[in-house]
Amino acid sequence: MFVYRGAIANMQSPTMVNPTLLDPVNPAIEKYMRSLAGPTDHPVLTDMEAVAAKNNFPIVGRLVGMFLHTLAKTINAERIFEFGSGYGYSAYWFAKAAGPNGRVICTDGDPLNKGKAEQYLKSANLSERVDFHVGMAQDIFLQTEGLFDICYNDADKGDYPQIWQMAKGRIRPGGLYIADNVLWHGRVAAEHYVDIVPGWTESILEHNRLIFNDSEFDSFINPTRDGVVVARKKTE
Ligand SMILES: C[S@@+](CC[C@H](N)C(=O)[O-])C[C@H]1O[C@@H](n2cnc3c(N)ncnc32)[C@H](O)[C@@H]1O
Repeated sequence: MFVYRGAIANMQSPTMVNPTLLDPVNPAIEKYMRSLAGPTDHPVLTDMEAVAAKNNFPIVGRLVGMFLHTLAKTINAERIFEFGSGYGYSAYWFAKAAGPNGRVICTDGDPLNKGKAEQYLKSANLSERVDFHVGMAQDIFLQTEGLFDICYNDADKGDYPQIWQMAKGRIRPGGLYIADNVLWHGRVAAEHYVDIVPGWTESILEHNRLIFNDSEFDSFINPTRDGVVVARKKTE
């Protein structure tokens, strides 16, 4: 049974600020990048972003969303598995990229998220491209057959090494493993840090080490927002 505490993990209230935490990218630079993103505006996106801000729910946000969309388009991804879909914000970007024949398999442990995601994605005319399953993402993954163009990991951070290990063998050559929050608000590079859930930083560190030491993948971390790792399965 997973315990999701990602919303707390992203909180930066004065009492919780960890003085050693780092913004991976200077906030002024991110603000500039965001100022370029106007053409991607859609009422459904702005609604989802407003709900995330109000409830402190950790969606990937506009810049990472655009990045996911670009990556999926670049490799003509049509079959995508999401570990930890929340209420469908990242799925919006993948579904948009996957095209009318694409399928995004979403998973989340919270049944309320399924209903919300389905409503949002319907309003964006994307619901036909999405299958949303409620339960432990790892279990649903094992029950789902075949290879994927993209496996995307945004689940509880303690699950990261396990999810990488399960997903890497199910990505087609030339396909991508993508995971969010791999810089964990700078904790991965801090000598001293206060973690939100004990062990999550160590788990992310192990996850990142495993990926970069895997000779079957070419990998890179885009430091936007909280760090997104992209690992491409080699074709030869
Ligand atoms: C960071 S949020 C996902 C946000 C989403 N990717 C987005 O950007 O819109 C993580 C979500 O994953 C779910 N979750 C965490 N670990 C999970 C697991 N092992 N299996 C299923 N759901 C999980 C939580 O309920 C939460 O809604």
